[in-house]
Amino acid sequence: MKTLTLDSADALRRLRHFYVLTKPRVNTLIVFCAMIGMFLAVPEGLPSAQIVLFATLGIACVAGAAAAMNCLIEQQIDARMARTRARPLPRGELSSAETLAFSLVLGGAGLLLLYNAVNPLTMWLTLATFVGYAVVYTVFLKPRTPQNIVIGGASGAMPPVLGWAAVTGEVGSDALLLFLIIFAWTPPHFWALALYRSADYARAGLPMLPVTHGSRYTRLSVLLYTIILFAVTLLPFATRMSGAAYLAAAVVLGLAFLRYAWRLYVDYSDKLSQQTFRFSIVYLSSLFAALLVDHYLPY
Ligand code: HEM
Ligand SMILES: CC(C)=CCC/C(C)=C/CC/C(C)=C/COP(=O)(O)OP(=O)(O)O
Repeated sequence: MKTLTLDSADALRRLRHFYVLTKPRVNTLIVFCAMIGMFLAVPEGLPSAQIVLFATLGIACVAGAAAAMNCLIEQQIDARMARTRARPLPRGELSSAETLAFSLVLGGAGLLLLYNAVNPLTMWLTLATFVGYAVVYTVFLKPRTPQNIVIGGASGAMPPVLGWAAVTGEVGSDALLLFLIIFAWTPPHFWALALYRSADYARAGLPMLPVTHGSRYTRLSVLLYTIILFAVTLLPFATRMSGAAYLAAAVVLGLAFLRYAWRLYVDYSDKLSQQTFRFSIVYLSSLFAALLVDHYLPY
């Protein structure tokens, strides 16, 4: 009886390690943005519940597999950074073989589900997103150029496009606007974190912008991208994809983000940089929630 209890506690612990590999908090917002793409793709009414369910599950599995692959490839780097050294691989809680098998099984299952229960286009776009993050960004860009997250941000911006493709079988121009929003949001999101974690990145030998170009240049880049982001978020209203309620939310949220970026530029502190990073997440979640609410308002 005692052995049985120990065994199940051990199994639960291992399950938890696999779960951590999928970077569940980041991927929750990624999957949320994909789901918003699904709802916005239908001009009136709701998308098919079955498609929403299978597409969400499939995208979540492949995103989790991409995160696990990133953890596998970066285990030595993760071991050198305070923020990441408690991950299952650097701690020796999971082996490389276990992680590889987990990523392949989870990703394979997600792709099969997308191909068979959603449509082939969504499967191919999701596979390209996986390769973009787990291979192009992680293996080639991240260790080589401070523009790594700008180019790699294209993968992170794909989820609403994937959601849109799942429901319509094509990539609409409105879906590209949603792509552009996340694409412009990624640099201020990431560089706000990189600013207060720059010693970590320097120790790991990664050429993140604050390490290669210093704090002031990075803060200016955050400010400029936040201005671009503000302009890009007006496009859904300008193209009549979204209405006045969305515009109001985009302006209020955008001004708040600009205020953070401006204060960060003129009067830097690690605390403010942390607050800006946290706000970037509130910002994107709220903006996408506003797109959804606005879509169903009876204008
Ligand atoms: C190349 C693009 C991106 C880079 C380099 C990046 C980088 C990061 C990093 C380094 C963290 C800290 C993670 C941790 O401490 O475990 C983080 C957190 C986060 N990211 Fe991103 N990110 C990117 C794109 C995205 C996208 C597209 C989304 C969602 C749409 C997103 C949502 C989040 C969320 C929700 C967190 C907070 C996680 C938590 O609270 O633990 N990120 N990001
Ligand atoms: C559908 C699908 C395949 C989605 C993948 C989405 C994607 C590209 C996510 C990127 C977000 C992310 C986990 C960044 C972490 O950066 P990092 O790896 O540099 O951060 P770290 O230092 O915490 O490992």
